[in-house]
Amino acid sequence: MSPLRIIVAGAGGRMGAANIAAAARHDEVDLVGALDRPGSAAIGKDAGTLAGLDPMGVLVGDSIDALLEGADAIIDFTAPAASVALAREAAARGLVHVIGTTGCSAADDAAIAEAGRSGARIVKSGNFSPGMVALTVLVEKAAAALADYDVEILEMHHNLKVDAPSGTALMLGEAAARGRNITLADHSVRVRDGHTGPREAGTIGFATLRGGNVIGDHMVILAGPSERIELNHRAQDRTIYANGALKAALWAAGQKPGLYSMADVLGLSD
Ligand SMILES: NC(=O)C1=CN([C@@H]2O[C@H](COP(=O)(O)OP(=O)(O)OC[C@H]3O[C@@H](n4cnc5c(N)ncnc54)[C@H](OP(=O)(O)O)[C@@H]3O)[C@@H](O)[C@H]2O)C=CC1
Ligand SMILES: O=C(O)C1=N[C@H](C(=O)O)C[C@H](O)C1
Repeated sequence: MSPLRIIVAGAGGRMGAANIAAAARHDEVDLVGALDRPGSAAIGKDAGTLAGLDPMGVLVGDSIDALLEGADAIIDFTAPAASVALAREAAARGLVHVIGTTGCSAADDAAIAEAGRSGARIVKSGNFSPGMVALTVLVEKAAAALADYDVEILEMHHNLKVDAPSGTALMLGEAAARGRNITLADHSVRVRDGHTGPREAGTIGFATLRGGNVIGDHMVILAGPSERIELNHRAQDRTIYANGALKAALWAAGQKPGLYSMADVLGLSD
């Protein structure tokens, strides 16, 4: 089978470098383009150089139209507005679109879902590591089994992260809410400050820490009377996300248009 021709969007970013390096390691994909924001310092640079590798002969561009000709898939870890725009382009061309971008609003997510209904093969996940997808399965089961325990989700990331709570923390919150047959939006407590009063039973709490170069730490706590369960995940290298994103792209190439999750890719969805 010929390699999947991929474009890396956000090529100048932290995940852009990891995605370019992953593409260089995997024979099943061919990096045919690299994209960044108009005005970005990455424009015109070689993708390989940006990833700390030898030059790959792929220069970073800023025009979606020019780059998407001759591509099968977009690997996109950028920003919400860029991901929505790319999803529309993927729908118009019937492309695979792997979205790792977090911090999307409800309107952004609705636009991405619409692109999935209109021809794009989209895999979107707040976290592409297999360990994290497995953890969401455990959290759903634990929240169901310990239905009266308080669920709190703590995350820590590097000091350059711009959205909170992390996409992963929200994914874990959704898993706990599914386990309890409740809607996260109606039960989440994202911030506590001042005289909050006692904790409201049945809520799912979030706490956010930022500092240093932490790649991504998440802990789900189930606190009951006289005991506490802590489910932890610590990412040690961004390669784990990049490998997952490539796996998702290769899987989605064989699917019909739609919006899929990483649990679908790994065969863990119901
Ligand atoms: N789902 C997952 O597994 C993971 C998700 N993430 C998420 O991925 C996203 C990116 O993270 P990270 O790489 O650390 O962030 P960075 O800020 O390092 O990279 C983002 C890149 O996207 C570029 N960009 C912004 N707007 C556009 C645009 N319109 N078109 C093309 N490129 C654009 C930025 O350019 P410039 O800097 O010039 O603005 C930058 O190069 C975040 O939302 C993060 O939460 C991160 C890790 C794992
Ligand atoms: O911004 C990051 O770095 C990360 N973002 C994702 C998130 O918001 O959960 C995934 C990972 O935790 C790293």
